[in-house]
Amino acid sequence: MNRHDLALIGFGGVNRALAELIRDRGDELATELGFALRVVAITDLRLGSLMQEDGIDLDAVFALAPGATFAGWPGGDAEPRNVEVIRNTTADIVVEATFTNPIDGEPGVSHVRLALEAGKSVTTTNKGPVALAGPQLNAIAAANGVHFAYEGSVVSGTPVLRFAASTLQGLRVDAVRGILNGTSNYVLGQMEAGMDLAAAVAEAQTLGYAEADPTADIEGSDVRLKVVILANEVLGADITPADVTCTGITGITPADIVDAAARGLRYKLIGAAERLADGSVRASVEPVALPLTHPLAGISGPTNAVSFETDLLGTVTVSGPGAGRVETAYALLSDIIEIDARVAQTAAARR
Ligand SMILES: NC(=O)C1=CN([C@@H]2O[C@H](COP(=O)(O)OP(=O)(O)OC[C@H]3O[C@@H](n4cnc5c(N)ncnc54)[C@H](O)[C@@H]3O)[C@@H](O)[C@H]2O)C=CC1
Ligand SMILES: N[C@@H](CC=O)C(=O)O
Repeated sequence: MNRHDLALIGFGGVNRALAELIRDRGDELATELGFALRVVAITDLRLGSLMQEDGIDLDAVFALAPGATFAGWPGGDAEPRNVEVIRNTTADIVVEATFTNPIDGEPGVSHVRLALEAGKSVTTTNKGPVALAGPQLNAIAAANGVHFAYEGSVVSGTPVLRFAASTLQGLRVDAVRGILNGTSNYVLGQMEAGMDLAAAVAEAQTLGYAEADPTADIEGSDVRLKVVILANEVLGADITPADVTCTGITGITPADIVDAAARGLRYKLIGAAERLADGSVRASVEPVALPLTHPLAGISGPTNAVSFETDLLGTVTVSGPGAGRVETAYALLSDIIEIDARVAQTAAARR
């Protein structure tokens, strides 16, 4: 059976959930998908690095004591030797899930670029490389005959990018708007139920929804990156985060929420990008008090929703989990499935 060997760069909530999925459901997935998955390298700031080309014993990794590293393991090191691992691993797919850096995307951008240049396909949930260097990285992938996939960079495992690219073909999409951050949506809901902002953010962290630095969630920079990705991928724009006006939810007080509710309104953090008559794209992130009858007003918890405004169908909305470890690990799996299909197509075309 065909097999993909994976190098996991960053071993936090999302990549751990992917490793658990492979350990617990690998055989079932192999039967269903027609290919097996094996982890042959792991790096992490806290654990160091591990390369074992015959496959890593994931049970042993999960049994590591808190604070322990891969030092002393065959192929192991206490340092996260990302560059060395990405260049030298026998993996054919590199799975990048380190912290999102909203300023310059590093070190994620370098991780992705090095992997693609080394002839390995990449899947990532890290928004930095996609929003800040997506076109360049796609060009490097094409030049090296490999694939760069990033479904989980927008709305976690809910297939928004692939939906727009494949299912909306033939339609002109004039605008994309929606709830694009699970943490802030969860926090707004908890605040409406009476919890204060800090306690609600702490819950979102525990539940695996929040960024390592949750100010990215509540001050809007996470949504800003997702708006850039959607505008560039779906509207064919060429914008950067500097082109997106951005206001988060930290200015919304419990009193504002109560007042809005009394007027039949509910605050939602809305990310939007729309094509204007002159062809330019206007993009924003801002809290909006929506009427309770608005379709996005009922989207609660870490659920997200994206509405595509199209010429022939009007508004088409996709809704589903926008954050969560397992949900985002599924995005990586869906990318791996896509990469496998594209590799198979290329091989078939060569025959
Ligand atoms: N958790 C979620 O719901 C979602 C997360 N994402 C994105 O996926 C990525 C991973 O998310 P989580 O696993 O939740 O984050 P996390 O904070 O749980 O894990 C990130 C891991 O990367 C490691 N790391 C950071 N910088 C590193 C470096 N330079 N070298 C080696 N390891 C490094 C950290 O030690 C940590 O273990 C982030 O970029 C996040 O924005 C995207 C969609 C949803
Ligand atoms: N922190 C993000 C995770 C997904 O991108 C969120 O809460 O939406």
